[in-house]
Parts: sequence; structure tokens; C-alpha cells
Amino acid sequence: MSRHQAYRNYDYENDLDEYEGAGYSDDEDELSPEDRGTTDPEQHPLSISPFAVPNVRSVAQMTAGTAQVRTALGSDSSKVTTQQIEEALWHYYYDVDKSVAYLASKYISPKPAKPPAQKNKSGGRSSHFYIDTPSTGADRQHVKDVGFGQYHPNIPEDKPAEHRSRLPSVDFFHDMPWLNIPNGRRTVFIEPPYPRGGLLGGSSAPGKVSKLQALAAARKKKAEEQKLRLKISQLSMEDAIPERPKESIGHAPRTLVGDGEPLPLHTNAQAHTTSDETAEDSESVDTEARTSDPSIAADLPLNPALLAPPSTFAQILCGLSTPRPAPVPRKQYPLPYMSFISSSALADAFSEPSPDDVVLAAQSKASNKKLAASIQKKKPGSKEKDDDVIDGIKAIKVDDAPLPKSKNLDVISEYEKAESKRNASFVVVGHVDAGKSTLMGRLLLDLGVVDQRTIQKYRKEAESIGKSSFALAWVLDQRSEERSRGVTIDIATNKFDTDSTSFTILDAPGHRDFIPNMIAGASQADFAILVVDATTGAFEAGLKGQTREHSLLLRSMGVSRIIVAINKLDTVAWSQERFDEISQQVSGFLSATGFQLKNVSYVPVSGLHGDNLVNKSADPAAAWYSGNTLIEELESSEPMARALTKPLRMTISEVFRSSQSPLTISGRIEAGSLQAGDAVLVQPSGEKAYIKSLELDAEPVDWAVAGQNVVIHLSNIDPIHVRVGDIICDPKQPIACIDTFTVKVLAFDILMPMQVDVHRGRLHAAGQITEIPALLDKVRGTVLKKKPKIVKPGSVARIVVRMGNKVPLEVGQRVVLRSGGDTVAAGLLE
Ligand SMILES: Nc1nc2c(ncn2[C@@H]2O[C@H](COP(=O)(O)OP(=O)(O)OP(=O)(O)O)[C@@H](O)[C@H]2O)c(=O)[nH]1
Repeated sequence: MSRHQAYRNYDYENDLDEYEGAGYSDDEDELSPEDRGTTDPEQHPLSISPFAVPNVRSVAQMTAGTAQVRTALGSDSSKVTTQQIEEALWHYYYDVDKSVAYLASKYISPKPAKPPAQKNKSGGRSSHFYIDTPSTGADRQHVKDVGFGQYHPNIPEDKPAEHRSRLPSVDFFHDMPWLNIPNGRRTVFIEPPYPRGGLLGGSSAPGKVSKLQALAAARKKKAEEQKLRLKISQLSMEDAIPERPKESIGHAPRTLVGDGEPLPLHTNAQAHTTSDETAEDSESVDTEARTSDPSIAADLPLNPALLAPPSTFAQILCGLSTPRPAPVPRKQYPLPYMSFISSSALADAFSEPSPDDVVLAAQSKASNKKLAASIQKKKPGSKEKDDDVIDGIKAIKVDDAPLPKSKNLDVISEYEKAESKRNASFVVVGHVDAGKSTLMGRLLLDLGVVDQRTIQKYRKEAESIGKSSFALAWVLDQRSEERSRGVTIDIATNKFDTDSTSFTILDAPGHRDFIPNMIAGASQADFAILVVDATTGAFEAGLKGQTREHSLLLRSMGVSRIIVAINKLDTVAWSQERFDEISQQVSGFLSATGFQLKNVSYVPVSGLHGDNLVNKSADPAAAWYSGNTLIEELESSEPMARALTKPLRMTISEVFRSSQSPLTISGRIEAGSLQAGDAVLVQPSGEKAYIKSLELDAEPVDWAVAGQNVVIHLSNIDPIHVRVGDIICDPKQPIACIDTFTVKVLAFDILMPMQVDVHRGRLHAAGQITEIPALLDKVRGTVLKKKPKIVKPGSVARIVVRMGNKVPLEVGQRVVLRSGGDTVAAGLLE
């Protein structure tokens, strides 16, 4: 049995009874025959035992003492019996004087009886010390309760009532010196105002509870719980049983449950039982909480609002209870710091506009006033003025920030006056792994744009991942993915200057998966470098692959000047035959594509070793080549004519956040010009923005013209309206957003009504060829056949394309149509 079980099974009742009776028999203190010295050996066989010796002695003492007492009493000795004398002697331990005093006061000249001593409330400490002469068990219990000093265990109890009179303590201790204290110096016990504390009186905690006290407390608690339950059950019954309508008397009362389904109500007796149980359940927590703290358990008034509602089962049995009063809201105890700031104060703190809001509101108000004034001044019906008003309203709607100031420069004359280098952009295209990036890396190294240390660093890093041969390519392939895969993914730009020209490199990816990026690069280029791998078999593969496709795309994008770099000639020992063979094949192909051969040049190079890039090849095997180096061919290339005077058009290549503005864009100006402070329109969002500032080659400038790659910091527009591929245009001559267009295309694949992707620079949208109005002559452009069902590869046709969304497109622009990952056509919008 565990200790807990043993504890629970302990029979306190029985123990208490034993405790009350044990060792306190009424006979304990009686004057036994042995005490009196009148032991009858027959009645008390043990008296003849060796242990009877003390009794023999006491008999002699008693006889002698009796005689002495009688002598001392003299004539009064007849007033007392021998038994009384013996009892007195026994009680006073054979002290003759005390016994005489007792007998004289008790029997010979008795004093009037004293009033019974009051029970000492202080737990046994009394200022009047006296002896009681108990006679019964009940009295003994009383004596025990009274306390120390009031009980003499040797006083006989089975004596007549008069014998049980009290002996004053003064008489008993009259010969004690410490009793002779003058009244004035006697201690006066003052009862403490409340019960003493625990150990040393310093604790307010209750003292140690005895078993009896614990038992009594448990009984009391139980009784109180029962009372509480009874009270709760009465309350629950009052709530649970609705008043019977008068008309239902005599019938089973019904009540509504859930959706109105009437259910018979049970009898009161049943209801009472159930309600009682329910109340007991529902109240168990509350009751526990109350009774767990004895200080609150007894007196806490029962609040029906705090009672849980009857269970569903009880409600079904007894019916719905009447609604209970709303629960008393719990007291809120705010956190300490909350006392410093009230919730209303917090609310007030944000109820008013911030200082910034006040300033902005004032600015807005001022600009609105200006607008209202200008509207009032304008005459109705003036279209130009109305447009201005609309512009003003739009400007307010977009942003209330102050507009950037414009210097109102004549940009074209400024451009003509400026002695700046010409700008030229070229795109580097070709089959995958033809060596495009390596070629450009080496060119930049030889031109001093990139130093040798950087290349060494790249070489080490490339070696660590097993791609040491790509170290030069890393000058342009900056992305980790490009470096780890050894493949260019997106257009990489870089710049270098020669004496005459400022060049922008657009290094295009060769992989067919990234053709859209190549298209974006080609759309920004003035001319192109077509890189061809001279390695045996590689050239042939390229001619079937992206060498061909890239050439077609270049032509479709309007690029007319091509420099063919026949690369990796070191792998074929600078074979002139190989160079000539490749040159001829490419020439024939480009000519067939539509390039004029006067615009095509061929340079034998080794990008890896830097032969014929900036410097002539030092390899004797390459001595047969006496033509231009690559850089010389680039410098001799004329950039396309700039559409300086046409309306502004710029396709956004990048959108980013810079230190100058949260919205910065970059791209190549295709047409027109711009300057700081200009308003521009972003299409297709149609949102107006202002040019806060602009940069050319990382230098701040006031203006820029077509052909230049520019960085523009915009203001007064939400960045969500600006995306890569969008067009920046002149708000007064905006580009239209259309969803259907007619285009004259060169077919690279079979065309028919089909799904296509429309590409224009970075812009691309899903569309569909809805019509093929005509098949055209390649040279003259005349109609060969109307409404053909299909267009064969290599044919020119007029087709109608419809797109899902409106996109900014206009006549004269070049688009590329792709389908299933292949370029199927390219041409000019009509
Ligand atoms: N032997 C030799 N190898 C070259 C030469 N040029 C490039 N390579 C190697 O050809 C591989 C491909 O070079 P890349 O410059 O990455 O080729 P890429 O055309 O830029 O490749 P993509 O842009 O991914 O299409 C590398 O391992 C180069 O080291 C060269 O002139 N001679």
C-alpha cells in the first residue's frame, strides 16, 4: 500500500475515540485500597507479591499521619472522619500541616464557597491560579481544556460534591516566597488583540495545524460545500424551470429547443435531479475556486451571473433556462507602464496629422489654388487649354511633390555644339560557345578597360570550379549562374572608348533558350559582331544553329553592318584555307538573308590569345593576314542614323532604385531627345513622370539624344507603373497602345493563323496571327497572292496579329514573331 493510500485509509474517527479515552479512565486517580493501606489479599492477590512492599510503607505512613492530624485538630478531630483525613493526607503527600489546613477549612470551619472560576480565553494563562477537583470524565475534559496548573491528578474524584470544591492556589502555595508579592507589583496579563502568530510570534501565517484541527476543518468545509450545493441547485431550478403558462396546466409543459422543435418538459422531480447534477457539474470549478481559499469560501456571496449555464443534456431534460444576467466584467489590471499613457492619449497621438502631413497638405492646397485660378482664366472651348487643365489634374493626382525644374534647353543645338565622341552600340552574336564573351573579355583587357590582376583573379576563381578557360568570359558574364554554367544568359553591357568613338558592348547569349534576350540586345545595336567558331565541325553546327538564326534576327531588327569574327583559329593552326572556307560560306548565307556584302567584313581572330583584336597576331602562322584588326573594323563602322528630331521614344531596359531616386530607369534612346525637368509618359500605364536628373556614362548631364544609353532618375510617379519593356515617350506625342497590328514579315518558318509571341526589344506579348491578307514580292513588295492559307519559309507576307493586351507599338517599328521557341518571322509594322 502506498503512503497516500495509507493516509487516506486512516480512520480518524476511531483514532479520535481512542485518543479521548486512552489513559484517562475515571479510575486512574482514585484512592485505591492499596493507597489506603487496606489491601485485602484475597481481593487483591497481587498485593502479597514482592511489589506490595511500598504499600506496607504507605500504610504505616497513613496510620501515623492520621494520628498526627487528629492530634493537630484536637477537639475538632471528631468533625472529620478517618477516611477524610486519609484522603487529605494522600492528596498532600502525607503533609500533616496541609492536610490539617485543608480539613479545617473544608469540614471544621468551611468558608463560603467561591464563585466558579471563569474559563480563561487566552488558552490556559490565568492570573488566578487555582486547583479544581474533577470528578467525572466530562469534568476532566474541562480541566484539560482549562489548562496548566488547574488540575491536580491526585485529587480523588468519586467524592461528594462538597469535596469537589476548589482550593485557592494561595492556600496551596501559601508558603511559597514568590507568592508574597505586593499587589502593586503583580503582573497584569493583558490579552493580545488577536491570536498570536506562528513561530516566535513573527509570522502572520497560521500555526501548525494538529490532526484534530485538520479533521474539524475538513468536516466544516464539507458541511459548507453541501450547503453551497444546495443553494446552487435551488438557484438553478429557479432558472431552469420556466413559468408554466396558465393554459398548459394539466398538460405536459413544452418548450422550444434549437430550431423551434417542441419537446416535452420532464417532471419537476426529474428536473430537480438533473438540474442539481448540472449545477453540481457547472459549479464544480467555481466551487473549487471558492473552497480552495478558506478565507473566501464561506462568506462569498453567490453571484448567479458567474454560474455556468446548464449543459445541453440538462437543457433538453429541463428546458431552456431563462437568460442569465450579463457576466460581471473582470477587473482590468493594466500593466505598470500603461498607467503613464492612457489609451485615449495614445489614440489622440495619431488622431491629428503629422508635421509632414501638414506641410504636404499646405503644398497641395497651394497647387490646387493655382490650378483653380488657371481654370477660371481659361476660356471654355479652348482645346489646348483644356489639355493643360487635364495635365494639371493628372499631375496633382500622381504626386504632390514639387516638380523638377527644367533649363528649357534647345537640346539639338546643344548636341551639335558639343564636341563629343560619336556613340556606337554593337551586339555580339553567334552560336553557343563560339567564344563571344571570351573575345570581348580579351578586347577589354587589351584595351586596358580591365586590368591583368582582375583577369588573374577570375582565372583562379574559374580554376576552383574547373572552368579556367572561361576566365576572360567572366569579365562580361557576371552572374554566378552564368559563371557556374559557363553560358551567357542575359545581355551583358560594357563600355570602352577609342579615339573616335564611345562604344557600348551588348554581349548576347548564344543559347537558343535565350533568343528573346538576344533580340533585346539586337534592338539596341547599331551594328553587330557575328562570332563564328572555326574549330572543325563547330562552324558547321553553328551554321545550322544560332549562327543562322542570329543573322536572320539581325537583319529583321534592321542591323545592316556585320563584322564576322572567325574565332578560335589557333585550334586549326591559323589555317588560311579554313578561314577562306568559312568566309565564303557565311558570305553566301548573309547575302541570301538580305545583307549587303559591302557592309560585311571578316577578321581572323583568337579571342583566347588576343590575336588580331587590338593588336596584330604575333603568331607566324597568322602572318598571311594583313587586314584590319577587330577594333579597326569597329571604328570604321558607321552607326545608324539618329532620329534626333523625332518624338521621344525609349524602351526601358532596366528599372532600379538608386541613391538619386527611388525610381531609376536605363535604356537606349531610340528617337528624339530629353532633358532634366521634362515630363515623360510611360506606356502602356499612361502615367506621367518627370525627369529629376540623368546620367551618361555615370556622369550627370542635362540632356541626352537618340543613340545614347542613358540613366534617368524619375520623380512624381509610383514605381508600380514602370516596368522593363515599357516605352518612355513624349506626353504630347505619345506612342499609342494597340492590340491589333498589320506587319510585313519575312517568314523563317511556315506561317498560318497561329499563336505567336510578339517581341520588340525587351517588350514581348502573347498574340495570334488572325489573317494573312497577302503574299508579297521580296524585292518590290508587290502583292503576289491575296489571302494565302500559309506562308512558306523565306517568303514575305502581310499578316494581321492580334494581342491579348494593348501594347505600345507604332508604324515603322520592327517586331519578331516566335512560336514554340523558334523565330518564325520578323518585320516592320505598317
Ligand atoms: N582555343 C580557343 N578557345 C576559345 C577561344 N575563344 C573562346 N574559347 C573557349 O570557348 C569556350 C566558350 O567561350 P565563351 O566565350 O564562353 O563562348 P560564348 O560564345 O560567349 O558562349 P555563350 O555566350 O554561352 O554562347 C571557352 O572555353 C573558351 O575558353 C579561342 O580563341 N581559342
